[in-house]
Amino acid sequence: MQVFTGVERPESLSRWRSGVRGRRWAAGLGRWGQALRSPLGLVAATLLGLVLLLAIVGPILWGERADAIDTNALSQGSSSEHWLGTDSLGRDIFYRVLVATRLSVALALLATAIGVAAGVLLGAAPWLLGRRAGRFAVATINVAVAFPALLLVLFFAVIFGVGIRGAVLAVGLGMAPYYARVTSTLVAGVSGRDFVAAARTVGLGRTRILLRHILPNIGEPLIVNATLGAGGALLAFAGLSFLGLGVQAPSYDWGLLLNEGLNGIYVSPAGALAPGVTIVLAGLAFNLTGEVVAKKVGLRTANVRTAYSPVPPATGDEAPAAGRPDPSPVLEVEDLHVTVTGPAGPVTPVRGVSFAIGRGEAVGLVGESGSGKSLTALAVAQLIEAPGRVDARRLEFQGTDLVHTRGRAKGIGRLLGTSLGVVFQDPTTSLNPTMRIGRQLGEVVRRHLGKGWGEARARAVDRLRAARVPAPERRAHQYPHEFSGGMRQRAMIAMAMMGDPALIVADEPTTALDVTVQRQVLRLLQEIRAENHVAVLLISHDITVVGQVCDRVLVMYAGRVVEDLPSSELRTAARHPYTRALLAAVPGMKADRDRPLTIIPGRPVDPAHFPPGCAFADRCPLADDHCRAVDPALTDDGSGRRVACWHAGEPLPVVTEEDSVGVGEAS
Ligand SMILES: Nc1ncnc2c1ncn2[C@@H]1O[C@H](COP(=O)(O)OP(=O)(O)OP(=O)(O)O)[C@@H](O)[C@H]1O
Repeated sequence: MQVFTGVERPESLSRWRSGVRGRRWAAGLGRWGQALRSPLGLVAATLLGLVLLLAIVGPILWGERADAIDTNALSQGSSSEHWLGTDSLGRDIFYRVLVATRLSVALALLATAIGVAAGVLLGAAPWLLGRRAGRFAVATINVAVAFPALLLVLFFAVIFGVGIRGAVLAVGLGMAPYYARVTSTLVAGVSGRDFVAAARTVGLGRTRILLRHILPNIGEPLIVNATLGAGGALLAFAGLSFLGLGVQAPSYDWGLLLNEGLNGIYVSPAGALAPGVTIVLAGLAFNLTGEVVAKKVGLRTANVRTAYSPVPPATGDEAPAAGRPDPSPVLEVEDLHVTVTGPAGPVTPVRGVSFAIGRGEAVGLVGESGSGKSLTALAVAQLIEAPGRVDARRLEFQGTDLVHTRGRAKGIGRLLGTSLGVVFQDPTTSLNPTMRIGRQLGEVVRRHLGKGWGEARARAVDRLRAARVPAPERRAHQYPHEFSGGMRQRAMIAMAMMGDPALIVADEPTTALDVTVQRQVLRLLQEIRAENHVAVLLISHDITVVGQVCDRVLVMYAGRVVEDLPSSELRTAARHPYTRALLAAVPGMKADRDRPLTIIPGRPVDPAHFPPGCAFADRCPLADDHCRAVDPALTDDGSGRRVACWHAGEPLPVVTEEDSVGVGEAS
């Protein structure tokens, strides 16, 4: 393993920090700028610009004229001197409308800021509070959203009392449920992303993950929503002032002017209408701007992986004991069950998986889609959250019991954070797009080794170098989008290496990459494993890849390991008909291209309807009534190989060309 290379100078660190902020803002502004360059965007931007300009210069240029009382011109209609007439004290309504822009807009923005802040706090509560209290928070948000916002505003206005302060609080809190709903949806979306899972394996707390990884990724849609909401706040505030609950004389905003104008509507209709028109135009400016930007940047609510909570104690039941190839395995899994919520209720897609991984050993987990490989890996990495459930007779990592320790005891968090690395399938979602690579990698060192950012960054550069990332110093300063797919996966591998890992779990790490890059990444995993004596659990659809990279192959079908054998014997000594079918489905270089690919007939079993006997029976050419009635146990043949089949190793019937028509999923 390469060594830690020392401390960064503080100047470069602060440059690094300010650079991060600058670039992030520049990127955001660039996107908004692009959005506002369309014809509709130009109209919205012009309107908004005008409103903001008026708010700034209005009171400076016309403040005095707007407040000047003229007893000779009380309640006059429109004239060349007073375009919109005068009020009951002879003050010019036109200038008053212009000057009122500042207070109207400022109060609307202040109320929006309060609404967003309260909404973010409430919306993030389900993430921060965990399962039970989180549910209560979600229910509270749902009930609050069900109330008409205007009713809430009036309710709060009565509680907080008449005047500017009460009205600002009322409008802000009245809008909060809406922002809470938006925030909780966005948080749920981002919290299912792989980079959040990666941060959890590092052992970061929920608050820190929220601040570092989630909020920066929902900032943009939140701002867009706030821009849209500001129009509504403007309207609500004007409403309160109109009703006499908001701004009080001698201060004035558009709502109050509208109220005064209505009293003199027969004398000066224009004076009564003008505040209303400005309210509509200003509201439109905010709404249009929000809409245009929302359309351009997209209000993203990322795909949510089911939210899970900490692992409850094991119950352990029927499955066979694991083979123990190593006297001190790094990972021991016995009778692992993972239960998740399917469309029709709880299902258990992983049911009784048992295996062990020795120090420095590479074990491949292979099987068709839906066989339970990823859930097995997530259970090992403690990434299954409620309502998902993990049960196991034994789940030990480095001799530490992971399953009977409720929640994430500090020691376990540190152990997993430093000794277990996870590489996810899709390198585009496994890195936080708003953080520089070096900073993301450095979190492990900061969190668990108690080092400063300088040392953390030095370690990150070192690990990037170990993961064969060219120019690692420069790359550590870059964002994920500046990396190619293969390079991002190298960065993920470097991240998995930031502690001192004993095991790297790689869940289909090459699926999203092209063939050449796949080879490079697999070779890198092999090299890193050899150099650092790290064990690897490699999950893949591709049995040949696993055969080439790993020492041992576990074949999974319908949530169980059906065969466990050394890779070197895969081609010659596989005994389960499913393993042999997987191997036969891989076309060789010498395969006749005019013949259709061999497929495995039938479909994998639905986890909601596992049959009583062998789950593979319906697709197996050797199956008989006994297979359909009694599920075979995974048994050790005494040489460390295990197989679960009543007809293990029996010759398969010859498949004719007619039998193997069609191209199937060559798993
Ligand atoms: N969060 C979840 N909620 C409900 N069902 C789930 C969840 N995660 C996985 N499943 C189901 O559990 C089964 C096993 O999923 P898993 O992801 O472990 O399969 P896999 O073998 O890794 O497949 P793939 O190679 O396609 O990722 C599948 O039927 C899947 O639909």
